[in-house]
Amino acid sequence: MFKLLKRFGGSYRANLVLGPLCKLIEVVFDLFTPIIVAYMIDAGVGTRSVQPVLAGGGILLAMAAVAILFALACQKMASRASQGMGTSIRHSLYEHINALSHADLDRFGTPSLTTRITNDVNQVQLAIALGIRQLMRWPFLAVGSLVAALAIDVRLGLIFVVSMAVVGGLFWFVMKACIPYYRSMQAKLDRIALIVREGLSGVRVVRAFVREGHERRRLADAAQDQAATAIAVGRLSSVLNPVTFLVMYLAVCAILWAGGIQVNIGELTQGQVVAFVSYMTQALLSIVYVANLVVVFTKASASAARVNEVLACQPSVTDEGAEPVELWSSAGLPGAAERADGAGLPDAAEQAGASKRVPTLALRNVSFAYPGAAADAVHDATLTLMSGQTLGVIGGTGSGKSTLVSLIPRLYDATAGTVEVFGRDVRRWPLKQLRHVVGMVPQQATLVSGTIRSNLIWRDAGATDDDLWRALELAQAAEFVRALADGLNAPVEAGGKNFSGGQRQRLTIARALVGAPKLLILDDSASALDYKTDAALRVALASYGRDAAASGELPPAVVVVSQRVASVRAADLICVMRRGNVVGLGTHDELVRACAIYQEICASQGVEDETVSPGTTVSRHEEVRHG
Ligand SMILES: Nc1ncnc2c1ncn2[C@@H]1O[C@H](COP(=O)(O)OP(=O)(O)OP(=O)(O)O)[C@@H](O)[C@H]1O
Repeated sequence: MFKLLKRFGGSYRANLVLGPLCKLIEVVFDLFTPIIVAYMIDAGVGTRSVQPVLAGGGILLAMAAVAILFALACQKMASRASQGMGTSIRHSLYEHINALSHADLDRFGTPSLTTRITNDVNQVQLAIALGIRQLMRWPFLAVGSLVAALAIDVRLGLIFVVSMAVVGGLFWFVMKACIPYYRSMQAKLDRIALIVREGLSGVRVVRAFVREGHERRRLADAAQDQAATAIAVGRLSSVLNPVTFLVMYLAVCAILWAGGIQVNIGELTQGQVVAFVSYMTQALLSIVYVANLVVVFTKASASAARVNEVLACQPSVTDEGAEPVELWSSAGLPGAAERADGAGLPDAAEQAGASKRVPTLALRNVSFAYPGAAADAVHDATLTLMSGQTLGVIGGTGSGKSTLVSLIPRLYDATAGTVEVFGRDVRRWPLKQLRHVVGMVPQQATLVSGTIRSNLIWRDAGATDDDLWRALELAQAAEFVRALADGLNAPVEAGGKNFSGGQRQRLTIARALVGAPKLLILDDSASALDYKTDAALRVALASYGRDAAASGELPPAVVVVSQRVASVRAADLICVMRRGNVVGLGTHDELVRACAIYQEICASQGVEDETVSPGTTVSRHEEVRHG
């Protein structure tokens, strides 16, 4: 909590200091009230004189008016500081989460991050507001009341001290028992958030598989678990209020009894006894409020620790050591420094020619293991891809295809070997530039609420309508977008749920094409397309490359991840994966002759090929050809 205050409290220092001071002034008035009331009783009521009552009442009114002003000032400062700091923390968290790599995000998990940025920040915000408004008030009021009561009568003060000790001790024990429960409640909220998120985002699948009952039970179990903790806390703390009030009323009886005797013998006045009772009830109730503050601060400190954990997580994929790549403004290609021979590149034609000798993509003995995984998800992959070429990546589910391509734009960093784009290790590219040169369409088609245009311009905010339509044409999406009344300005609902799966995929492909990437990665992003549209997309991408080459630009290299042979068959190079290993590398014809796994895939999809005769046994399928 202090860490957050130190980091985000700078601009609210005045509010953090002056707010509690305003509250202290209010408390001073609270402490004077019983003395004034005692004066009104002793000097006014006791002598049947109106004057002291009117004077005392006037002072009380004036004090109340001033106290309200200070209370309002304190409230305003508390709101300003808590809301402002909450906003800054949330903003920083969001920025920081966006800078984290996929490996870092996997470690926390999306539901936990969502709870941290919402509920945890709310808890911190509440603690800041209550801290300003109440942290000084109740302890100061309790101590002030005790001192004032002892000043009235030390012997009666003993009853006060004993009752305070009983109530204080009870609260201490109960709070000590409750605090671990409060801490664990945050983790249980994470679990509820996870289940709700999974259930709601996958509601269609849940319904399709008639799993509503199962999902309901899962959520009910998690909610039950959280409720059980809350009930345990409630049970423990349920003794607090009755015992506090019991002790308080017993103490009031004792004071009235002992005080009455002292009034009779003239050692105390009636007003002093009334003031004493007021101080004692004020002090005992302060303990209740202090206990509430302890609960709020316990929850807030657990939440602050969770927020700090995210903020302290150093992104594992950073720009450190990266040097800006000189991009040719016309073609958007890496500069001369990236050439294999390091020579200068005097003109555009030569640039295009030279960069052809530098592979667009080169994987050199690349391996990657997910944190905590026993085996590599990708193991010792080596291949090269030149501009204008297409690489098909095929393999069974879970064979490592998505992992392999996610290493190119550095969603994850390879744990061994190097991934090079235009001859430079991706770790030496500034991330922004790398991800501009590499256009990736992830497996899951993600659109956000807005318009088609706002979704398409992610890679290039300055793209013209012509650019957008060109990308839509290539992605086979122009026809259905044109049919929409608002065209490019047609609304997209959250998650793109007003579009079909195939339409969403085509829009995400179009988005990757805007900004003319030099390396386009389609990670199983045509899986929801029918065969005809899938084929048309491949033809369009091929002609796009040819047009680029004809106009002197460097044509993009394309990586197509797919489980369909038809989608990769025409690729210049096909990489066959199995259990993270590259078990075949070559053209379709080469692989159907030399790679048994590829043959199996072809056979399972009914792909006939004249180069494979039925029953052919290929013994050298493990042999791979590195480009
Ligand atoms: N975020 C992750 N954390 C841990 N393990 C993962 C993660 N993502 C994938 N894996 C594991 O890595 C392996 C390769 O997964 P990957 O997604 O690359 O396969 P794939 O070939 O793309 O599969 P599919 O065709 O089904 O998409 C799998 O065993 C998978 O369980």
